[in-house]
Amino acid sequence: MTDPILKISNLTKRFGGNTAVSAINLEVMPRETIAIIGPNGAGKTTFYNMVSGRMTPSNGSVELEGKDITGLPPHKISRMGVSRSFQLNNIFPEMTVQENVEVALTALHGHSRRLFNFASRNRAVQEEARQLLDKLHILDLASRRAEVISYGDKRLLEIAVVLATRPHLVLLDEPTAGMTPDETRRTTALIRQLAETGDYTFLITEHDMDVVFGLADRILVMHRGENLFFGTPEEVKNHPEVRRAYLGEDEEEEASA
Ligand SMILES: Nc1ncnc2c1ncn2[C@@H]1O[C@H](COP(=O)(O)OP(=O)(O)OP(=O)(O)O)[C@@H](O)[C@H]1O
Repeated sequence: MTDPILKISNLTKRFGGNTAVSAINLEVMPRETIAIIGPNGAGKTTFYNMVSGRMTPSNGSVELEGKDITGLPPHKISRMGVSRSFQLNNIFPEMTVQENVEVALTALHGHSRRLFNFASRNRAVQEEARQLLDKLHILDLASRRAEVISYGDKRLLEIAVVLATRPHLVLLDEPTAGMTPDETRRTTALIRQLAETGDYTFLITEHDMDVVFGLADRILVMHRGENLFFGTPEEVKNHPEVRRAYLGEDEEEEASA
């Protein structure tokens, strides 16, 4: 049987008397897409912060491909294959679209012994940047400055930058937030394509339920820091407590339906 790429055990974060994440257990299999949903304050960001190393858990552990990464600093976790989007904070506005991806790739190729010659390393970086932009359907924007492209295209560029570090586990933070309906459809289709064709495992937080149900293999529903439910989209849709707590249905509405 395949081993999980990510194993979360009893993961807990307390801020003073407030438990933001409470004893979460989760096993994610390679190439799965997991959505994490929950109302504001449910603990999604804190959960991400502990997986990516920005916060040290109060309790519990995080294992990546069988290795304990609990409490390691973000740069070490990133080098081990975890990459996270930051709602445009990893984009340099004055650089071109292609340069943004090249910067991310250079860090990677800088350590490659195979490409000892500067010119060949440069060519390899440029070629790989163009392949990534093509994958995200924004190659036509390669020479534009990042600050002038549309918001939706910026978010796609952000995903290209995230993928440039060749991650095994990709954490996307509300990838379609603020997008037009058309950009949302395009982005959802692209992420689905990446999930189906690439060697990526995705964790996605998202408020748009169409996106969640269109992408996720399984969904973790968080409520007040706890795991309210973990299951397939179908199971989540049919779970009465989830419907009440998160999908906005109350018993009165159900009774009158
Ligand atoms: N650095 C912090 N110090 C103190 N409390 C915090 C800190 N970060 C988060 N919290 C608290 O932890 C709880 C969970 O917050 P978190 O941001 O993880 O929720 P979320 O599900 O990501 O919400 P949103 O959807 O609004 O981003 C909240 O009660 C929040 O106030």
